[in-house]
Amino acid sequence: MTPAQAAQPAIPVLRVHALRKTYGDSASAVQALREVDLDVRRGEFLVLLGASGSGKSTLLNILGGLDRPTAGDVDFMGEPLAQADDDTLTRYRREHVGFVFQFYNLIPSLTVAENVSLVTDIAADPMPVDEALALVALTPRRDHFPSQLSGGEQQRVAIARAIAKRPQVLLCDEPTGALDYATGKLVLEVIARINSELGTTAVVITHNAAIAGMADRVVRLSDGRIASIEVPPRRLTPAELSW
Ligand SMILES: Nc1ncnc2c1ncn2[C@@H]1O[C@H](COP(=O)(O)OP(=O)(O)OP(=O)(O)O)[C@@H](O)[C@H]1O
Repeated sequence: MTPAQAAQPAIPVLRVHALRKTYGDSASAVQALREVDLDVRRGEFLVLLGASGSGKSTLLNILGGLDRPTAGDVDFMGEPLAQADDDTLTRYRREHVGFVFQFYNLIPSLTVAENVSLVTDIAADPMPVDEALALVALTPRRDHFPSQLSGGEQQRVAIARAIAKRPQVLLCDEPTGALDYATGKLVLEVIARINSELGTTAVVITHNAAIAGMADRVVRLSDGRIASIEVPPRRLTPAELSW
């Protein structure tokens, strides 16, 4: 049993209730989320699985304050976000959320260290840039440019940038989607280490069901609804996963 499982019932860091998201209106409306209820517990590693179009990114974007629901509640540590104004959502994202996407979105003209300091310069209580780079094992590459790095190394820079502000939650949308098997595992190891060493709550979307073995809980979405929530018997390390 992992620390996050042992600590149950933990206080939710994020809570969504009766969440709905509809894109468009009238006949062409798409119901991306229909009545989703979910607590994300502090410190847990949550994996979101589901077929393409099942609503994973929509849910992650609402959890991260990148989008608002059509109906229902989203709370971060008790603070309501569903109807929050733009300034409140910007502050929420800036102070509390780290994002990692499939593509790394690094600034090509800045070095690795400079890409990370873009975030530490505006964060309230950031970790030193070199501490963030050490966490992703990229200290020797701090003065290199993104074009000089492999895809997996660039993704680790993106992770360093996401965690340097010490966010409560790390939201990852297909973080290994563009990477080969071995590189994907290295990136997962970094995310798992940040989750366990810093206690950062991690929510990871993946198409790869094998990654679910790393999770404290696995949430399956189907057609905009939660189809199941499973607790794996033992949380595996990325090295123990195979696919
Ligand atoms: N901006 C948008 N406008 C209209 N429909 C949208 C929009 N964004 C998403 N959708 C629709 O909402 C549904 C859920 O999309 P979402 O991206 O959340 O799914 P997903 O599970 O993340 O899929 P994938 O695994 O392919 O990324 C899909 O039917 C999608 O087409």
